[in-house]
Amino acid sequence: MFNIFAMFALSSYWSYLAVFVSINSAILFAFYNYCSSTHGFWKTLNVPYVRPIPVFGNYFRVAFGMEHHVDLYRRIYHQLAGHKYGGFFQMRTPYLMIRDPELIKTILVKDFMNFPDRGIETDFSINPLSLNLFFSRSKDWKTMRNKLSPTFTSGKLKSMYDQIRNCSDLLILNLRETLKETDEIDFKSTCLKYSTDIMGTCFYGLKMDSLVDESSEFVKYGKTIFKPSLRVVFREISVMINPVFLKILRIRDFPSEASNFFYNTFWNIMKYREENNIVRNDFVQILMQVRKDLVLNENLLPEEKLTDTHIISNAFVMFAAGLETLSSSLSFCLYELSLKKHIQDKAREEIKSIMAKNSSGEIHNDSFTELTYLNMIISETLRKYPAAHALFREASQMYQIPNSSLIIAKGQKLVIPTYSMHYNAQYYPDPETFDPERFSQEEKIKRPSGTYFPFGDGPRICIGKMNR
Ligand code: HEM
Repeated sequence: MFNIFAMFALSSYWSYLAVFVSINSAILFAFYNYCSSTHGFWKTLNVPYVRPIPVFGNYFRVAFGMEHHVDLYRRIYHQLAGHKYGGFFQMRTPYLMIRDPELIKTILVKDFMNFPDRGIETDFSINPLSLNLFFSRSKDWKTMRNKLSPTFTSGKLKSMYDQIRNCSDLLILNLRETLKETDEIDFKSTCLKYSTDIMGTCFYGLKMDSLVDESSEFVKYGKTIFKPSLRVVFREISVMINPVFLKILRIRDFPSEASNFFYNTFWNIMKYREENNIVRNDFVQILMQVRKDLVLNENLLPEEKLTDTHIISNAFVMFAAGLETLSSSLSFCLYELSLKKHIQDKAREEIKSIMAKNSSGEIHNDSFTELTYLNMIISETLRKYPAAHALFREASQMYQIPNSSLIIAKGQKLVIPTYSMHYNAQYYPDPETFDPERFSQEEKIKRPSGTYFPFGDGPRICIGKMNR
């Protein structure tokens, strides 16, 4: 009797196991097929491409943290050498990398109408703070960009000069004090705090004192916005398998604690100003006007209106996009100057000569255009350390690549590899060397356009890049 039960139990155990294994194998097989099903895409179109591996495409090393995106694009860029463009795969998503300077310029500037969006996937219902210029698509983007651009006129920047100067005075004071106690300074962190102070005062009218205030929540949460994490990797992989996973898995673009902090803070700043009738000539004022024109305006049709969330998320994007870019560019610049005393000396001489020319003996806002060598240093910093290692665009309609038979479909995602272009020895000989002379007038005109774009290019260029 016992044996019959035991045999029955054993046989049903094996049956369950068999069913379990079969179901899992079927799921895995379906997943494998689904993820690899697009990998013939570039071959069918007769486009040069980098051979993918099943499931992961060309993304295996990034997915397992063995390679940074910069290195992935650098690898692809070199493997496609000799071609104006070529294909590769991030998981199952086919991307087209554009390598030719003239074609880059055409896509970003001349044919912008065909590529108005970055094509960065997000689910706005889970990520209200992403309803901003950077993520938004054509119609909303155009409306907001037109409204926010006046923040960055040269007149507005001029009016920020004294505020920036106050932050710089505080920085110098802080450095002097620190140097009394130690000769080691964490410059990345100092630059982040300095940039936080500048963004706070110029854009939101807040006196942050981050350099001295160890408990600054702006610094604390500012650091977390772009911090690499498992959430970020998981988000990327999910999007590349299928953007619908963003909805199903409710993956956030930014850490929730930081999102809540920035949402509430920017909302409170606007409310405070409104309730106390505070008027300042700054970015918050512009946002408050946009809110009146596009959120509260009774004369608009519902489809023409924006929401309060649009307003807050654009307050957030300026902080997020400005903070990391400013602080990392500044710290890389100081790092290079610390290694190259002769460049540092030359810059110092230039500054001193401009100060001597001014009756006040100081640098003013108008002096910046005269600081030719310093501008060359900044340009070279942004070549060697571009804050965004690539630009992204998505085709909004079918598009024939000029001088080629390739027609790309609506929705095709493009990568423009800023970092690799900036390190191409054909345009920048000995690219690892920090050499500001590359940006003298004589050297600049020798290079084709479309080989330098630290701020992007075309109508979607960084809004913070000012043309003086
Ligand atoms: C060294 C400083 C900076 C660098 C290198 C930089 C770089 C960039 C790049 C490469 C883009 C993408 C452009 C494209 O796709 O063509 C971008 C977009 C953007 N940047 Fe900057 N940025 C800097 C500073 C700032 C500052 C200070 C702000 C704001 C105060 C800002 C706000 C933005 C915004 C809002 C966008 C999205 C623009 C749009 O889609 O219309 N950036 N930036």
